[in-house]
Amino acid sequence: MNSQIDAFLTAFDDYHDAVYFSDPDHHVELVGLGQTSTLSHFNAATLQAWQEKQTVPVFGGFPFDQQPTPDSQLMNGWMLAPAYVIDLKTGTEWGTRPAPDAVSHQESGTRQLLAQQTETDWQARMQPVLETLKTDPSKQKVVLGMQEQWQLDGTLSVSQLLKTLFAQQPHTYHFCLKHQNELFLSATPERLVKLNQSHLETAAVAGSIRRGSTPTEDKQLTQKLQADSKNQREHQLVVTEIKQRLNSLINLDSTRPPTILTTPQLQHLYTPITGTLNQATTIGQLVQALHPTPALGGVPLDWALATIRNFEQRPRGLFAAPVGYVLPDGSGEFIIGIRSLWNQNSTVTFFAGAGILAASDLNAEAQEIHLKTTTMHKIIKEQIDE
Ligand SMILES: C=C(O[C@@H]1C=C(C(=O)O)C=C[C@H]1O)C(=O)O
Repeated sequence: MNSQIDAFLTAFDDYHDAVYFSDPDHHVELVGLGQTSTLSHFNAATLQAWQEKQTVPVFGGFPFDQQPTPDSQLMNGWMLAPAYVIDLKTGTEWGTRPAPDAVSHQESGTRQLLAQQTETDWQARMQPVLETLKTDPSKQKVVLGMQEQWQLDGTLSVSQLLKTLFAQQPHTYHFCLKHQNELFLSATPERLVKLNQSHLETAAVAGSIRRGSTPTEDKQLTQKLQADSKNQREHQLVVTEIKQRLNSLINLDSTRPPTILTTPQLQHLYTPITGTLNQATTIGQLVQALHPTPALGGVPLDWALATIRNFEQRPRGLFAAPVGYVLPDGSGEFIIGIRSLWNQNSTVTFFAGAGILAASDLNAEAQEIHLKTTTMHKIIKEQIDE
């Protein structure tokens, strides 16, 4: 790892507020330290009014829905204007680097895992949803999440989490937002929206299969995914819905058939969707128009959101929600906060989900969810004394 990044990551442990954003190709690598202003309980309009007053890039996330997470600032939607931001790719700097806050550190490698709470009943709990999908043709898809909690006897080193994450999984997005005793971290492959002047890029990422252990097996699994009608249908629901929601705001370029997007654990059907704004629209408005796509919500949307609320164990907060940044000129990018964790004091909560259709096998979906959490499990385990 280059020493400049390394020095900035180490600084993560010294500030109460810090943020990191990078894209899979590392074209953008933003670090923010300290705080000049924050925003909570916002919508696209109030975000824009606040963002226009800032002289630095701003970072944060909209909550998945309106269900509150008790005792959390980050998970209910939070935007941060850091005191200092640097784009490590171009060297561009905004603001001035503040003196470190007085943050106490814990020795590395001294944490114990005290308790683990997993959703072993997930398949049984979700069975009625599958029955509805099978018997009511108006209900087509819902993405159901699973949360897991680990209790530690100490606090984590955020810089160490980031360093391990980058080594384990260099080619996904990396988003890390720290505020006081809370941390949200995601290694998602999924973009919600990127806006550069009037050019827009979004993508449908839905329909998944595991990676093979050899190149031949990997290729066979790719072919299986491409030929699988359940996955193709799951994917097309997302493509159709995204295009429909953008229709009045954007002149869309034509889309090609799905290709494959890989992470170390999974391969996904992937359709990039691009276009040009045909009217003045802020990135916040685009986020509100798109979120939640059926890649994280479902079809029909109202039923899917009610099902998520009624069948998942806890509110999602920033899990599966739009997280990202806005530059002073209004350009920016929001990604989907999946394959993620939320750390508050000594509790770590992990999140991943899977799209459920009438043709789904809940055991296979649960396995897919477990694969989706492996990276976050690994980076936490690295700081636990076993
Ligand atoms: C909900 C998640 O992933 C979503 C569900 C997918 C699927 O079921 O195929 C694929 C990508 C994401 O849109 C997650 O990773 O937590």
